[in-house]
Amino acid sequence: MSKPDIAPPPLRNDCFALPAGVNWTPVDEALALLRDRLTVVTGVETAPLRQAAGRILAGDVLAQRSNPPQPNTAVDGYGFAGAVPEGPCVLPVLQGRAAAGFPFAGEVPQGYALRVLTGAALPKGVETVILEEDVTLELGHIAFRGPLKQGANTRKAGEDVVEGALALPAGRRLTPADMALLSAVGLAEVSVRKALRVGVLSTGDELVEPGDAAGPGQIYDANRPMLLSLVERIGFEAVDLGRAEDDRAALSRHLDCAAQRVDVIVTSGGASAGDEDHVSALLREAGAMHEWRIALKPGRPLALGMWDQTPVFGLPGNPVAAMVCTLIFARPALSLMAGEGWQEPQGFEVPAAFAKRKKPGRREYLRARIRGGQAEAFHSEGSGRISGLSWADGLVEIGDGAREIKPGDLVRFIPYGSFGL
Ligand SMILES: Nc1nc2c(c(=O)[nH]1)N[C@H]1C(S)=C(S)[C@@H](COP(=O)(O)OP(=O)(O)OC[C@H]3O[C@@H](n4cnc5c(N)ncnc54)[C@H](O)[C@@H]3O)O[C@H]1N2
Ligand code: MOO
Repeated sequence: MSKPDIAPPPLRNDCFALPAGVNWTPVDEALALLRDRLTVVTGVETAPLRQAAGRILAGDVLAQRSNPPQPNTAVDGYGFAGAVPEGPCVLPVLQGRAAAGFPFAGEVPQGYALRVLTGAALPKGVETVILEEDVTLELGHIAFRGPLKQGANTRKAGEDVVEGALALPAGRRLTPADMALLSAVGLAEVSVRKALRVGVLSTGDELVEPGDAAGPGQIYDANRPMLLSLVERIGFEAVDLGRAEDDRAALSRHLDCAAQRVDVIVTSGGASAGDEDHVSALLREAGAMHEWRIALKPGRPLALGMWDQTPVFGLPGNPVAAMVCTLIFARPALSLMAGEGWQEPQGFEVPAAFAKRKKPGRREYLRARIRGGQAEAFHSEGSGRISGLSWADGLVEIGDGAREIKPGDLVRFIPYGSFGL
């Protein structure tokens, strides 16, 4: 049988090459647009301190009280007035003592010392404390050697935080350390943002639930468990929206229902422009679609749109791309909507343990980990190689321009922890 004489297109040996004629949005431009368009959507409630850890402050918190509230001693020892010049010093010791929670009621006269214990409020007349290890106590007197500056071994009132000063700013996600700070400055409850509800939906006829029998051509839904866990770890309320098959009407019903339940919808799969890519098609139909071809590897198709006033992040189906897009795009956007402000991950310059040549025009993220102070890159850049996500401790970010990386060259490593994981 004779074959028709058809000319094939030119060979493209790099499947990630940017097709000509497509308007590729640079990562920073896409991020700037998101940052510009999104606003805080969460309400406010009051939470007792114990329930406030990990929540986002809705307003600035001012110190109700100074820390420390009064001048006190930093050590166990003996307190007295003024400084001590170089040389020996002998002081008579008064009856009584000052301990934390049990202030000394009287006044310490000039030239006398009083027994003081760490944390005790400085009694009237005490400005300076000598450590008990540095004195000899005999016959109702202490003897020690100067010099000692006035105020030595004491803590000033408000030296940490002054009453009325800003203790923590609005948008702060409360850490364990913040629990100590807020308690110390007198807060028993704080005004926090209600949790941002993030719905996670998988799309694709090929997907089955982990635990179910998988027939030929079927694969287990790996994205949904990953994304639900990611959303929780980043600090939001994850809502499992299940799976939708590759059917426009069914997907549309799923999105309708989701829009009633959650603040943001995150889908995976069907983001690209193929015959079965219904997420992007539906969002386009709804007339509120920014179908972004992002100059990013992995993760270039990202469908962003509104469904019934609810923002939808249509992540690419490949799990590596889905995770990278969540960390790079969804995380700062969700943080902003939750009231936490736009969150930039902290990267660190470390020497590369690998070599790589990169063409200009797109940003790349490699699964990477730190070993022996160097960044190792996963052996494959395949976007379906899920094992590399587990192998890695973070991502190496390689900028939009051309780059030739040789072992020892500095690269930007962003630990998973910098994304809040
Ligand atoms: N002709 C072209 N084909 C593709 C291009 C392209 O530019 N031209 N881009 C590729 C890239 S890059 C990606 S990423 C994907 C994105 O496509 P979709 O978002 O439409 O995703 P799907 O086609 O639905 O799925 C892609 C891949 O991921 C698997 N998948 C989907 N969901 C899950 C899940 N929940 N758990 C595990 N794996 C999942 C799915 O089976 C596919 O193998 O398009 C490329 N194609
Ligand atoms: O970049 Mo796709 O977005 O690799 O998997």
